[in-house]
Amino acid sequence: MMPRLRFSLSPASRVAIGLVSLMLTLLLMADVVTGVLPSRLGEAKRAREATAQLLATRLTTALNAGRAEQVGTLMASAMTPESALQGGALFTADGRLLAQRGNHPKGWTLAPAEPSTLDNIRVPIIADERPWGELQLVFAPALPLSLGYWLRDPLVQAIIFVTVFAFIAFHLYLRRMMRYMDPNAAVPERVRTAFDTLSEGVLVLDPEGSIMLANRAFKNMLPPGVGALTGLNASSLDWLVNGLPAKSELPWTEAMRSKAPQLGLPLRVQGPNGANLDLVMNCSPIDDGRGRVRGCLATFSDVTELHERTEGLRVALEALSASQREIEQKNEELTLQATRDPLTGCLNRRALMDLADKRVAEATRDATPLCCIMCDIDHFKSINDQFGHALGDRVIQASVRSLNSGLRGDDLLGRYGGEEFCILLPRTSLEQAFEVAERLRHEVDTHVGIALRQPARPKVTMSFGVALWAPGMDGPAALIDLADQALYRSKQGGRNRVS
Ligand SMILES: Nc1nc2c(ncn2[C@@H]2O[C@H](COP(=O)(O)OP(=O)(O)OP(=O)(O)O)[C@@H](O)[C@H]2O)c(=O)[nH]1
Repeated sequence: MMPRLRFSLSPASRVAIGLVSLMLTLLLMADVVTGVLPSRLGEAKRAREATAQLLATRLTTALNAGRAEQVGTLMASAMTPESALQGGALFTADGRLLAQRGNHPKGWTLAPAEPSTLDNIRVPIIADERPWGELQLVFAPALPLSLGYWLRDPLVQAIIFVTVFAFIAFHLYLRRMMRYMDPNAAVPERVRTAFDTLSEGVLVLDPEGSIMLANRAFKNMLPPGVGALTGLNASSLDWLVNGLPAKSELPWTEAMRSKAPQLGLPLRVQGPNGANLDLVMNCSPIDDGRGRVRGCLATFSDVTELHERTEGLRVALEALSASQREIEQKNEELTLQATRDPLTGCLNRRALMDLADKRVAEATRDATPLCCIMCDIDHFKSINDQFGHALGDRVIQASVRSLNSGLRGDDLLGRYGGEEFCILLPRTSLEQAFEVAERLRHEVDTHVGIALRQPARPKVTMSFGVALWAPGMDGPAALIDLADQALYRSKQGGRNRVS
């Protein structure tokens, strides 16, 4: 189905047409009264009256001179194309026809005593100062016969000129004035009322960005002191422009240029009570249904409360995750306290025994070798006695550092007793375990004493005992016991050695 085209005049056009009509009426009335306007008919009338007067004068002269026979000749000589005279007749006062020329019989249409027209002109003839008769002249029809004739008429041309240019001038002027003076002309009252019921702020802009309508909700968002909005260009509304994110093109201009809506634009502005308002702005171009953009509809949703709630939620979440981190940290500390020896940081005896159970189970399951090294600081009592308990503690700490430096990541080191330590080496053969123990012994012997940085440096050594897990043993305690026996042999053998 073909779309129905509806032609409707804008309010500015309708008022402009009315004003032009009024102006033309006044102009024509002025012309009737004063004859100011140039007119072909007026010119023709004046020319014909002049021709008639001239001919009447000549005829009167001839009659006064007694040359009545010249009347016909004079009449014929006046019938030229320029004069448009086509015929004539001269009657005496008693109605006697003295002479007749041209198409007078056909062209003369006036009744006796009827006043002259443009085509039929009667002139009284005065001879010897007495009414002598009447000259009747017939002219070519003066009324227009074609459109071209009309259009060439200066009066018609003047009317067309005035009509066209006055309409354009009035239309432009009215369009501008109506924006300032009569917003209702552009936006009907029922539309404004409907927009006022919305909780969202609404601006209707014309193609130049001037505000044609601002609904109540929008006005309620403004701080005090913002004047009248209708007719104001939205780009001159600092409150709005300053709140927009910095961008080269204004969103409503972009929406109208690209014919695409600009949605979800965040806007932070000052509200009516001075507090900040968080708004979300949407700009949609208004289409006339034929692809032409006639303006823009801008809406403003107040999301301040939503933002405040989101912010509150964010702060609460942050506090929650902070306290969660704190709890985790405390848990870690507790785990550490529960599993670690506070002096050295290595596993305490209980944690060591728990993990030893696992290692033994793994070794049994995977049939991999597992070794245990028991080690003990030599003559530690005399170090304590000689250098004091505090230095004794530092000797223990330095010894653990040395032991740790020679172990792999999955090896376990635990404090078994006062200055006695237990090492578990998963996937390690007895031969490899001896190598490890020897390396550790050497490390302690060469570094721990130096690391103490004491003027009277104590000689610190350790004795080591190595044992291999064998299936059938009675758990990790049996393995440790075996390693302890080997340690005892090292002590018996002179200390600072591996057995
Ligand atoms: N400073 C300090 N001393 C400790 C700690 N734990 C145990 N001791 C002391 O370490 C000493 C161990 O001495 P003993 O068991 O006689 O052994 P030793 O003197 O090292 O002799 P051997 O092991 O036979 O070489 C004791 O005097 C304990 O008081 C501790 O954490 N710090």
